[in-house]
Amino acid sequence: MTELLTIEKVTVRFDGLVALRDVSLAVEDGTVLGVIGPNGAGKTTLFNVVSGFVRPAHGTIRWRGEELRDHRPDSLARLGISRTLQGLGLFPGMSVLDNVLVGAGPLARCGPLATLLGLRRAARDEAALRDRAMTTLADLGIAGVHAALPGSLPYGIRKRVALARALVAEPRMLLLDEPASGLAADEIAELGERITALAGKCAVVVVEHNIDWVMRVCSRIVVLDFGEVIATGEPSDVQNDQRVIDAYLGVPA
Ligand SMILES: Nc1ncnc2c1ncn2[C@@H]1O[C@H](COP(=O)(O)OP(=O)(O)OP(=O)(O)O)[C@@H](O)[C@H]1O
Repeated sequence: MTELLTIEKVTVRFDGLVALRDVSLAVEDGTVLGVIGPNGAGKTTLFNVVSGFVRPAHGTIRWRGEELRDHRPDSLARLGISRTLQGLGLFPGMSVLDNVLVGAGPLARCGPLATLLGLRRAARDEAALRDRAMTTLADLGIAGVHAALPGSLPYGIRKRVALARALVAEPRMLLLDEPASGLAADEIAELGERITALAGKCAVVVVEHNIDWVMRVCSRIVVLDFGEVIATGEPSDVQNDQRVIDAYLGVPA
């Protein structure tokens, strides 16, 4: 299977604190990788370093074989990587559709220059992007709220809007930060099915505290503790790993 993302011995320091220490992992195409670990283990930092928000002190990050050195969050969509944030990060003054279009923006050919060069083509591009955003909303069952402001919608629907914004760019890899938090049980189950279905189109890396859900949905799991990888493997391997039980899952009753 194709290795999309390869992280080798990445260390991230914030002043004196080591948030990640010699972390290595790989994300293969078509898989759902779960990243778990106690609070402060370094999970969000891992996403931030992949996204270019923070730079590693050392180590390498390769995307489809090419080393990422100076990548920035705003170049991610062009690389084929999308991300949802722990908070939803939706723009409250913009409609659902416009929020989703923000995710498609980096792909648009209708920037100021394109507009100067050809208004007709720019208008066509914009119409195509709007169609694509509407299709993405429809895929998630929320096309009906495209004109609403996010603040008027239930939390579970807003989370789907945030997912639509990440998916509209048709990424090769999707990074999801706590996608199940704040959702009702039926929504969590539905999200699991959606992510499993997505894995046919793109790789998914998911940081999530809901361990039962992670064990069900993910094909592989990486466990972080104090910035270090303490276990990697299939859910059943990780569940039975003594270091994981000691550090995180607790001794079963
Ligand atoms: N920008 C920053 N500046 C300083 N310290 C930071 C920064 N970001 C994270 N940290 C620290 O790095 C460590 C790892 O934090 P991180 O948020 O990655 O953990 P996490 O596993 O995502 O935690 P949680 O499950 O609570 O979200 C923590 O000790 C945190 O306080």
